[in-house]
Amino acid sequence: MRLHALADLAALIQTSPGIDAASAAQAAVRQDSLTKPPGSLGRLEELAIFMAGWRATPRPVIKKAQALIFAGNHGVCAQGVNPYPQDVTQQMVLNFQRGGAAINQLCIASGADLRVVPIMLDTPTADFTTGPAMTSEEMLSAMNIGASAVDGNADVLILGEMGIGNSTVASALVAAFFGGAPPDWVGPGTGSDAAGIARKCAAVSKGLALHGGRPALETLSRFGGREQAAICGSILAARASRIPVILDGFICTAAASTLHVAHTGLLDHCLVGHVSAEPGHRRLLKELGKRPILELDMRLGEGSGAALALGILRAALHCHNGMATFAEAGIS
Ligand SMILES: Cc1cc2ncn([C@H]3O[C@H](COP(=O)(O)O)[C@@H](O)[C@H]3O)c2cc1C
Ligand SMILES: O=C(O)c1cccnc1
Repeated sequence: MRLHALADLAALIQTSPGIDAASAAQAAVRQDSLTKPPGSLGRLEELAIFMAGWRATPRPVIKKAQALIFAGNHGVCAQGVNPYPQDVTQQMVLNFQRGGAAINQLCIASGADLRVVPIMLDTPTADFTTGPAMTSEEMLSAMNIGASAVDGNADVLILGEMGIGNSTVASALVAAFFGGAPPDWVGPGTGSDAAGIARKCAAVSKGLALHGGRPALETLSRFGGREQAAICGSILAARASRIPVILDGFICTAAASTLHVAHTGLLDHCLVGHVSAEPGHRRLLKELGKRPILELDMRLGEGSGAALALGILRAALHCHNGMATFAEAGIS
């Protein structure tokens, strides 16, 4: 899948596959035939039926789980919006590559193949408080990097991000999409204090004055960043191959919300792995009508909550495929 211009997206939206209702219906019938009171596995049952619909098979399996972390740097860091220096983005990319980060261990625990995709870390996007963060060409190129990173043989895709300052970008994006005042969407991120949060709110206000009121993808290009655009590209590529996606926390979900605003239903193949402790995430999930799988008070990013939720999804499919039916077990 390659996007040559923003207009390609309209065509892509028209051709993007939907849920396979017959497979989902067969999976639902199977759930009710398994040796348990109907509905007693709660959301595990929903997850199995969801996977059946998107994989277009009544007995879906996860042979291959791919985790992608996209990394980018942000010009808005010049506004003092983050407590850590921007070099930490590159340093964490090295840490991911060496296996030393939380996401490395969580991917081992849940059985996901992790790949980190740094995007032009030496060239941060422009500061959105003074002008557009990216041109639409830059955004398309980042979206295509995201799309081409998706392994078409994966059964599920876990998404994460790394980019010092990107919680401010995420807050600006969702304030532009869903309205409300900056404090409704701005939180501590990695650990900003009250003065830091005030600087984040001021940056978001300036950004909204400059870039508010535009269509979804233009809004994304104006606020940034490259990792957010890559997340959108990978979600679209996954959809084209019927690969369900697990989104992570506030920053990942904020990036993805661009697609929801562009076209309702474009995130129908996406689950949300957890609700982050970053306060804007709960509000954002309400806007998207999404219920998180986990709530563990995490606020890391990197795809950490999504990787953990993969374990739940695997468990749901083990029950779906491995349990005996009442007929098989001879239970009346
Ligand atoms: C060591 C370290 C590891 C991280 N892993 C994810 N993030 C998270 O924090 C950043 C967003 O927060 P803010 O907007 O406050 O900079 C992102 O890079 C996100 O993935 C990290 C941040 C740090 C410092
Ligand atoms: O929820 C997130 O995505 C998040 C929260 C704080 C810092 N980094 C990421």
